Amino acid sequence: MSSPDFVIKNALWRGEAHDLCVADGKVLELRPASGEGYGDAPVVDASGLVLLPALIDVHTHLREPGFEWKEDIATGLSAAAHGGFGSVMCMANTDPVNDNAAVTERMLDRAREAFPGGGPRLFPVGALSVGLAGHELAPMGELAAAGCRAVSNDGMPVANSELFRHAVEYAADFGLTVIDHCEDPHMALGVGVNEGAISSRLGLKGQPTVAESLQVARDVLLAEYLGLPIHIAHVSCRESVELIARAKERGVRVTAETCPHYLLLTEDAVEGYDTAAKVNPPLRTMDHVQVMREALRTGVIDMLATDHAPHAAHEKEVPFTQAPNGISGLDTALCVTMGLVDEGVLSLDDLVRAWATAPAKAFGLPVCAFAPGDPADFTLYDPSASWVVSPQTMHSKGRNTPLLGRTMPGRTAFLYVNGKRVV
Ligand SMILES: NC(=O)N[C@@H](CC(=O)O)C(=O)O
Ligand SMILES: [Zn+2]
Repeated sequence: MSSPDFVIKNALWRGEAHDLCVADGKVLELRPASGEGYGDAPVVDASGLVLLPALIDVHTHLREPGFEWKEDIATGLSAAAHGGFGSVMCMANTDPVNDNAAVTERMLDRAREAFPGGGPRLFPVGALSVGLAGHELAPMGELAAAGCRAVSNDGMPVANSELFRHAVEYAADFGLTVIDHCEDPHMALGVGVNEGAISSRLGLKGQPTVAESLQVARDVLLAEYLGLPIHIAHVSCRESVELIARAKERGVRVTAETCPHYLLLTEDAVEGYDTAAKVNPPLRTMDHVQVMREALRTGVIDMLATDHAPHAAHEKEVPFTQAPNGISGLDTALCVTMGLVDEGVLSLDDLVRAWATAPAKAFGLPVCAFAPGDPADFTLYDPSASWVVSPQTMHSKGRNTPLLGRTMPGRTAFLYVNGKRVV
């Protein structure tokens, strides 16, 4: 073995103490801890810390340009880093919309400025349609050349199936995958509460699960007909899972994500008109939560994503119907999913697949599998450092989370990206 630049000693990998040797931003070797020295190489003592590949979030809203009072690229990437994320894909619903190379390049410049020594990797998602208006396809070749890895109309679901079909075909020409926010925009568009007992009792118009699953059905049928990939964003309900499961059995090139809040919370969270729990798609019932957990375990749902959707306090402190949709998720995502591992709902292998391996595979992103030559992108999670979610402990500008006041079971102690320490 050539000599390492530094060594992470005694980190827990699959429950056993391991040493990780890093050189030139890459993994040199991961091996069982032996107590041996490594010459002059600096050593970081990681005793008691859990070693994970740096997480990849394929769905965040960083709000810059245009909505910097909610979040900006520096604060969003800082929240990502402290949340254990080494790579982030940011959505196009900025102002101006990310539908051209100038906006994409500006996002990438801002990320470099925020972390001159190297920070989380940023992969912008281009708009699917010009201005997200759903009329005209965005210039996808230009977006791909500028650094976009996918295109999406997230936040503004595409009703026009003809346009959507052409988007999938056009995107494939440039190696871009379409990410679809599945929602029939004519059915209770984005009201942020599930249609059911709670919405009736609160007197709110509800968003039915079928508004989501109708579009999932369209998308899997289109992916099958065209033989091209489509990625389904933030799946929240049983009916969507069943459609995706059957499509995958037929070999359809469909991938899907769900978010920590759909594994953890139910529609009960909006009781008392709590706008912190107003999100699109809405929180569903326990039956759906159980289905989402099972679908993630079996791989029908390939991956997790935060759908980090920060908003300012004053924007959420309004009557429920007027509040914007979204939950701020980067600060808490790893902690709550590690909590699900502690509870036995997910295994650590499920977590690694859902937060790193599967997203990397779907979008062609760098990932660390701890094989020699892999990028040294890794997180060291401290399972003994519990903390309480509060505006003071969050790094995102958006404190809009129904988890405020909850105790998280552990925290990110270190994040390395490309062999450089970020946290
Ligand atoms: N997921 C959300 O609740 N909100 C998203 C947009 C969207 O997908 O609706 C946002 O940009 O705030
Ligand atoms: Zn969305």
